[in-house]
Amino acid sequence: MRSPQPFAVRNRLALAALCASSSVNLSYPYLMGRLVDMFGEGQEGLLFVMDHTALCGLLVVAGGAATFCRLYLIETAIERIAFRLRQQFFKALVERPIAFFDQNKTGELVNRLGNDITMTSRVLIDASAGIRGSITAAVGTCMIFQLAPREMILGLLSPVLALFVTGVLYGRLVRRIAERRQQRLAEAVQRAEERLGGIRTVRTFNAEARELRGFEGLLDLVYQAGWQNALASAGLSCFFVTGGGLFLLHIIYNCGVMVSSGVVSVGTTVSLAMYCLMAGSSYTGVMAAYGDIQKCLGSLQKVLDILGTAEVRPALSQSVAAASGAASAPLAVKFENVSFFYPARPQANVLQGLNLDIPAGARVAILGRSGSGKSTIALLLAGLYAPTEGKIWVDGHDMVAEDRTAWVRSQLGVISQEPTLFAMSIKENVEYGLSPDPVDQASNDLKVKEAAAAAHVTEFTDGLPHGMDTLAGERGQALSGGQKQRVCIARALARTPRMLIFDEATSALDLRSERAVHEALQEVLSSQNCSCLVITHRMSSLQWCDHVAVVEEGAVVQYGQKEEVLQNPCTALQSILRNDEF
Ligand SMILES: Nc1ncnc2c1ncn2[C@@H]1O[C@H](COP(=O)(O)OP(=O)(O)OP(=O)(O)O)[C@@H](O)[C@H]1O
Repeated sequence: MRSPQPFAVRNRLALAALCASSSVNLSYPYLMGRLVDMFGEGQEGLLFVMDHTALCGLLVVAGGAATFCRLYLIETAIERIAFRLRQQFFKALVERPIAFFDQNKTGELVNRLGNDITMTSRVLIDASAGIRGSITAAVGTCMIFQLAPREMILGLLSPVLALFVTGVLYGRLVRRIAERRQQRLAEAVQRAEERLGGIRTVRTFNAEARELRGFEGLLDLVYQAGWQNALASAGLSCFFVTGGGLFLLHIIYNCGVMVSSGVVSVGTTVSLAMYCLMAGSSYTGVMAAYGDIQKCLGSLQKVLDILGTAEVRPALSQSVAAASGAASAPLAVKFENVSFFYPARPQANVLQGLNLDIPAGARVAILGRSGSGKSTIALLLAGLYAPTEGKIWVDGHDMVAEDRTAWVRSQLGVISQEPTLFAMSIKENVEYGLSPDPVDQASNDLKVKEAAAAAHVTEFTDGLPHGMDTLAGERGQALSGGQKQRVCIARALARTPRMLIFDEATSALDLRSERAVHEALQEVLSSQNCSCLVITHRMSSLQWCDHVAVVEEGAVVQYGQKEEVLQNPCTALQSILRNDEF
């Protein structure tokens, strides 16, 4: 991702603040040592101490201010990174092919959008800790080399190496355990999210106890990993506290030896002790930061997996603008030798050399047994999947080769088998099919009103206290099945499509509502002059179609004028009619 200028400036300022606060911290031990050495130097020493105490005070204040700037700049940078990553990630997800969602769990993607991005953006904190630790360790070590007699250096620093190596190995183990716990927790949360989303199904099947047991099973795994994590983390802290304490004793002992043998002054030993402690803790701090950076990079990789493979496609407006032809005429569609399998099941061909010609203005009913591939035809036409072989011509254009899928979608009104609404008002759901930034809001409102009336939505909203502003609930759960379908129909009609696709769209309506919707649609179809594709199991839906296509095993086996087809039904249609699938 490209960093814009202000972001780079912010990073540089944060780095400068970091260097300033580190320099201040590193100067303390030296100044402390100098002050201690001056304690016994009479009047001159007293003056030095007074002067330098004030300097030390100033340094303390400057160090505090630098720390504030460093943390403020880094934390705000983190928020900006998280904002951008989430924005880009959501964009990448929204633009992924539908097949991607067949193969990935939504809960897992949501987890990446939340936790992984939070973790990724924390990399700045860890990087800053790493840089700070490195500076302190490097300068601290140099100061030890500078202040301590040569023969004492190895003795002073040797425990640092032991602490460092043990800390690194142990830290890795702790990190692995923590990751395992995180992974298990994510799985449990995903399952809870899915089951709560389908709570009606859970309740209908009296499956609360089963769900509780399943969730408890997952929580058990989280607990076990958490228990190991607690043990390992406590052990690591114990190691550092004990190791640090022993190291301090080791320094005091060595300093004591140096002072009593007169090799160095008391002040120098104070400085040395402080530098030793600083350097020792910084080495382990650097390793901890390195481990955390690795963890962040692991999360970043998961995020990049999505970002890096996102399809680069022209924006919708470009594709729509690239389209030619009269925008108000009905759409003409032709499937030519189309074969298709779902990417999740490459071994099963769903469509096999399918041919279907829908002339502009035709109203075609597609009949076929369950699983014969009827809805798949609609999905391909809506550009949600691309044919594996063959071509789909729309208004004479090769939809896939000419990259017209976005444009084709903008010409369609699709009412799918499963009515999907969003958690907003009924009016907003109907308006969803229209431009979000209308030039003329009044004309949008009019379209919504007309569509709602045509789809008999107003019939039930008029009786609701908030009318069209009534909330539809999550996934439209606050409406009945038939009401949801009517809102979906209104949503499709509102955009005055050039082709309507109905996939069992009136199956949840009672006969009276269905008849009313059919009549209204017939009016809409004749006045709007649009083509129509109806996938149905109901004889009643055939009334307003003029063509019938019979689909069997992914191919059209009979196609023609409705009367002709019904008078001379092929074997597949005879079987469908005999089995009374309508
Ligand atoms: N996303 C998917 N991934 C894999 N296979 C799928 C997917 N969607 C549908 N299928 C399979 O494709 C085949 C055709 O499905 P399709 O929904 O087109 O049938 P249909 O004729 O519309 O059936 P129905 O009348 O029951 O709705 C079925 O065998 C189905 O299991």
